[in-house]
Formats: sequence, structure tokens, C-alpha cells
Amino acid sequence: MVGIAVAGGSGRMGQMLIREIADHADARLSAVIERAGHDWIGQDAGTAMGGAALGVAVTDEADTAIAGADVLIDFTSPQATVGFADLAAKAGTAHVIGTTGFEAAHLQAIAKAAEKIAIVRAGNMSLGVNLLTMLTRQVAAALGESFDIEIVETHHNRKVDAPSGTALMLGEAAAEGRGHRLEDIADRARDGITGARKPGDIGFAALRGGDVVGEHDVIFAGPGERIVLRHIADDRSLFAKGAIRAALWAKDQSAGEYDMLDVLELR
Ligand SMILES: NC(=O)C1=CN([C@@H]2O[C@H](COP(=O)(O)OP(=O)(O)OC[C@H]3O[C@@H](n4cnc5c(N)ncnc54)[C@H](O)[C@@H]3O)[C@@H](O)[C@H]2O)C=CC1
Ligand SMILES: O=C(O)C1=N[C@H](C(=O)O)C[C@H](O)C1
Repeated sequence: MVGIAVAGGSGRMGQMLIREIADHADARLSAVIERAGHDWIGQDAGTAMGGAALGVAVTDEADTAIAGADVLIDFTSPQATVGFADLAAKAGTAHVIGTTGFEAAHLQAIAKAAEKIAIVRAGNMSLGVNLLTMLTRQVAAALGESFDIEIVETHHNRKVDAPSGTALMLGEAAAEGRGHRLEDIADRARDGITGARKPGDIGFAALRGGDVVGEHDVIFAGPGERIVLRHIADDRSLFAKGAIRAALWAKDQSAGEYDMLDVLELR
């Protein structure tokens, strides 16, 4: 049984992970971490969630919890994740990162931690989206720049980052298909008199509302026709299942940065 610590245990993804780990044949919940001052600290994770006791008390002592785990699964915030990556590197514990919304400095800190431990990071842990990245790369390469690429994402009204991690993954795949780096051609904000669309750009639009789990369209708009590649997530358990699969895989990997294409052997 692989011992898994869950960071951000009271969150939407944290609770889903705790349920999925409790039901998993090869995984064991070794710790649940929340931020200091959270009212779940000291409570049993299962009862805090309104269910049966799981025998794991929620803790804010992240260093001890991470050192006692084989793998840390972390769906929190960019700042928290950078701190956890450092603790995981010191403890030699593999780290699965689902958090999104990173800036360059966060990614540098994660890369440094990955010199010591295996880190799997993906803006989306579902099989469907990871397959969609491969299709997006292929279609972008096949169509060339006479087709404009726009990525539209919709999420629930509690989401704090935009564009979504998934939208950026899809944008990177599209840019790669065309032989560019996304940061050179991304158009992430349009408002007012923007001027005509710049040929070759990849545009992003983010919609927020209700309890939408996650929807992503990659639109290839050409002369007289459009291709739309779409993924709809109906249930967060698919992200949790993907993260647990990544954790079981990461436990045996050498230090380095990996993504879900490595885990799913889709590369
Ligand atoms: N890669 C993927 O497949 C997916 C990624 N996400 C990403 O995961 C992240 C979390 O999403 P949700 O669960 O919806 O958010 P949420 O806001 O419901 O949960 C985040 C949790 O992290 C906790 N937290 C924050 N700072 C902490 C710290 N220093 N120590 C311990 N816990 C801390 C919060 O208290 C909260 O419980 C977001 O970045 C989201 O975009 C969400 C779903 C799927
Ligand atoms: O915050 C979310 O909810 C989600 N975040 C990830 C993202 O930013 O793409 C994955 C999924 O779409 C749900």
C-alpha cells in the first residue's frame, strides 16, 4: 500500500481525493494537511467531511506529514505548493501537483525541488484532457496558420485563476504543434478597441459561473469552416483518480519533472 498525504484536505479536490484514496486497493491515506488556523485541524478527516471516521487527524504540521508519506498529492494554491515542494524535496517524498495558476518564479522553485524528488505536475489529471492535448498538437500541426486557434474554458464561480491550467496545457500543445512557444503567441486579454486578431496568435477566453466542473473547447477557425475539439468534465473524481494513478507511478521514479503524458504513457 502506498502511503499518500493529501494537502488541502478540506477543499473541493482534497475531499474528493480523501474519498478516492479510502476506496483504493493500493493506496492508504497517511495524512491530511490543512493550513494553520483551519477549523478542521485536529479533527478526524472522515468525520470532518461528514462521514465515517478514517483514523487520520487533519494536521497543519506539513513537514511531519510529508516526511511520513510515500507521496504527497497537492491541490492547493501556487504559494502553498511551492512550500510543499521544498518540504517534499527535503523529506525525499514524491510530489503530485494538481494546483494551477503558477507564475514563472513558482515554476522555477518547483524545478529546483525536482532535482531531488520526482514531481508530477499537470493542469488536468484526466485521461480525456491529456488525450485532447495530443489531438490538439496534431491538428495544429496539420492545419497551419490559416486557421485561427481560440481556447474557451468554463468553470464554477469559485475558481480563482484564469486561463485555467487545462486551457494553458491545450495552448502549449497547439503552440508546439506549430513550432512556437506559447508565451510568444498567447493573447490572454481582449477589451475595448483591440485591433484585428494577430495572425498566428492563440486566443483565450474564460467563463465563470455556477458549479461547472470544467469545460474546454479548442476552436480551429478557418476560411469557411471550424473544427472544435471539446472536453467536458462532469465529475471531479476523474481528476482525483488521475492524481492517485500519478502518485502510484511517481513513487518509483527518479528525481525529475513529469506530467500526465508520462504517467499515462501517451508520449
Ligand atoms: N490538475 C487538475 O486536474 C485539477 C486542478 N485543480 C486545481 O487545484 C487547485 C485547488 O482546487 P479546489 O480544490 O477547487 O480549491 P479549494 O479552494 O476548494 O481547495 C484548496 C484547499 O487548499 C487549502 N490550502 C491553501 N493553502 C494551504 C496551505 N498553505 N496548507 C494547507 N492547505 C492549504 C485550502 O484551505 C483549501 O482547502 C486549484 O489550483 C485548481 O485549479 C482543480 C481540479 C482539477
Ligand atoms: O479549478 C478547477 O476546478 C479546475 N482546475 C483545473 C484547471 O485549471 O484547468 C482543472 C479542471 O478544469 C478543474
